[in-house]
Amino acid sequence: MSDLVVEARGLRKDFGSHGRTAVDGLDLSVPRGGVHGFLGPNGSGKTTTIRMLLGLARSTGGTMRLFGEPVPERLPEVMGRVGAVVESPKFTPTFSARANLELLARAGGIDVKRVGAALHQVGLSGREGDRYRTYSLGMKQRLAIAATLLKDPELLILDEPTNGLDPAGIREIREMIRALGAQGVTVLVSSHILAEIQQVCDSVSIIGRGRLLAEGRVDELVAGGTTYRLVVSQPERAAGVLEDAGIVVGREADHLALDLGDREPEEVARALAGHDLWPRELTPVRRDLESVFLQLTSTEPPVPGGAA
Ligand SMILES: Nc1ncnc2c1ncn2[C@@H]1O[C@H](COP(=O)(O)OP(=O)(O)OP(=O)(O)O)[C@@H](O)[C@H]1O
Repeated sequence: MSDLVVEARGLRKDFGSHGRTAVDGLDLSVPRGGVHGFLGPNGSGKTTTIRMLLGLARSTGGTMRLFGEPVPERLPEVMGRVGAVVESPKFTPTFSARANLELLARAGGIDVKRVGAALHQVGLSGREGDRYRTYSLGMKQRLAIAATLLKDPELLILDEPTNGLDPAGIREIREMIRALGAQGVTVLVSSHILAEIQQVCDSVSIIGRGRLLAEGRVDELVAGGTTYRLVVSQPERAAGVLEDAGIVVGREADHLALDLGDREPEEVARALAGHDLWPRELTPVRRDLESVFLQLTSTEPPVPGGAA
């Protein structure tokens, strides 16, 4: 059996007959267990992909599988194992969080005993008696997630769960996602903000303009990519000297970005000193997911219709 819980191959979505292409031959592999980030700039096709996986939009090409089963064909069989927050569910403002969830549980034929566990999973146990309307945005978002946890899903899909939240709310959601991953739920979480998500993801798929740009474990994607930041008084002359020495040089507004490959930083200092150029600053810059993402998407022209 495949250990991929979500799989897409050559997935496409063209909107309308003159087709704006939102998803353009996307391949996606989400392994079982842990937290998987689905990352890409605004308008790159994340929501459309998630909607197709959940049967909320129809694909115009390619194949998708959930738990190894082809979807949408076998969606009725697998949907019970999937929880998703794509749009906020409607809660009754004057009811407590617990009362709202009990109502949903009863409507869904779920044992109300699950309510306490779901509230605990999202860290709302202490506030379960408070009326929904008194909840902060972050608490409302966590309650929406609790609602989908009622059925104890193996896979939880969250579309931009930190949208509109303040830093405290973002931290709460992040901690909750980490805890859910640790409890054995596979979490697929989309975001256009890398820094928010990198810390909690075990693996990621990075997309741009509806296509997969990179996929894999976060530690592998950011590995081996230390660059050096060089500040020197004659940057253009220094860049020429270093390029002659075989070093890859990127020209930034206020510094040079050096990719040393196998070389030691001493070689930079030696090469520059040989031309009477003296570095004012030479510091290692650790590669993070943000820089991988920016590098991969910097060549992407803006997506028509994509939000800024
Ligand atoms: N119903 C629709 N009709 C026409 N175009 C659409 C429709 N829904 C989405 N699009 C377009 O498809 C592209 C991908 O949108 P999508 O919402 O999937 O991106 P996203 O990566 O989720 O973006 P965001 O981070 O802003 O949520 C965008 O150009 C968008 O304008």
